[in-house]
Amino acid sequence: MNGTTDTVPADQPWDESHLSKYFFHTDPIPRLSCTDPQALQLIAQEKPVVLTDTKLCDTALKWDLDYLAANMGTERYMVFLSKNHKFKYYDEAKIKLYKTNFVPPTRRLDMTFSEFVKKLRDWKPGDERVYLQQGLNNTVGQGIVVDFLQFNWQWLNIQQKTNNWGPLTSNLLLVGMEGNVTPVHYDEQQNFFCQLVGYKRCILFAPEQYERLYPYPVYHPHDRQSQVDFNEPDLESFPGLEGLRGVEAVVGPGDVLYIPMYWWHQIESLPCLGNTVSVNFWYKGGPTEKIEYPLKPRQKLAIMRNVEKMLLEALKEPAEVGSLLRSLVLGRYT
Ligand SMILES: O=C(O)C(=O)C[C@H](CCCc1ccccc1)C(=O)O
Ligand SMILES: [Zn+2]
Repeated sequence: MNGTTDTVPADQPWDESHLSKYFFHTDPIPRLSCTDPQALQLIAQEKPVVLTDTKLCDTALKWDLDYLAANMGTERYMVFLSKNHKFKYYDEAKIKLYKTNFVPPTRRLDMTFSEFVKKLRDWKPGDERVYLQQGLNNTVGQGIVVDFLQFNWQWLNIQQKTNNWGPLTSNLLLVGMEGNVTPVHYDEQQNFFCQLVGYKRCILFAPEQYERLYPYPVYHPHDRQSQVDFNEPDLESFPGLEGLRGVEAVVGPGDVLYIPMYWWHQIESLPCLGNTVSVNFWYKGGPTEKIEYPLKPRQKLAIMRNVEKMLLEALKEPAEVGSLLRSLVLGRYT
C-alpha cells in the first residue's frame, strides 16, 4: 500500500508495475493547483506539494533529446556513468580530505550533448548507465536561453519573496535514462523541481526522520546521503528503519514538486517510460528569522552539522569525532 498506488490517476501512462516495492509505507504528496491557497500554505509551512499548473517551464516542455542536442551548443557537459541503476552523489572535494580509501560509485565524464545522446541511444544491457547533470549557465545555446528567459519568473519571484527565501543559486538540467535512481539524500536549499519530459517517482521523508536514515558523517564524500540501501535495507545496522514513513508522488511533464530544504528525497526515472528531462531551481534558505522555540527539526539538523564540522576542525582526525561524541553522551545524556 503506497501513497502513490492508491491514487493512480487514470490519465497517466504509468501504473503500479512501474514502482519498486519498498519496505516503508508512504502517503501521497498533495497535487494542487498553484492558485489553491492550500498549496501556498504548504510551501509556507515547508511541506512538499506537487503544483500542477504553474506554467513555470512551459517553454521547456519541448526539451527532448533532439531539441537539446540542437540547442545546447558544443560545450562539454557533466555526465555521470554507473554500472548499476543508482547514481549516488559524492563530493569530489571531500575525497582527498577523507583518509580511508573511498571508491566512487559512479564516474564523471564531460562530453558534448550530442556525444551524450549517442551514448544514450546506443545503450544496450550491460553498458554503463548515463545521467547528464549540468548546471544551466551561459555556455548553453541561444534557443535554451530564449526558453529559459520565458519561464514564469514572476510566479517564482513571488514565492521567493513571500517565503523569505535567499537568492536563486542554480538550475540543474537533468537528463536521465529510464530506470535511473538518485538515492535518498537531502540538500541544504529550497527546491522547485520541474518535470519536463518523462515521469519520475519522488519519495520524500521529513527532516525529523533523520534518526531513521543514518546520513554519512559530514566530512564523508557522501555527506548528505543516507547510508541505507533501499534495495537491501540492513535492519541490524540501521534499526531505525523500522518506523520509516515517507510521502511520494509521480511527476510528469508540467508538474512542479516543491522539495523543502533538508527534506530527504529519492528520485527515480520510471522504468520503460523513456528518458527523463527535469530542471530544478535551488534557492538558499534565506535569513534565519528570529529564533523561536522549540526549534524546527531542520534547525536541529543544521546544529548537528555544525557540531560535526567544529569537532573535526578541533580534533583534525575524523576517527576521533565518533569516540569523543560517545564519551560525551554515554551514561550521561540518556
Ligand atoms: O533536484 C534535486 O535535489 C535532486 O535530487 C534531483 C535528482 C538529481 C540530483 C543530483 C544531485 C544530488 C545532490 C547534489 C547535487 C546533485 C534527480 O532528479 O535525479
Ligand atoms: Zn536533491
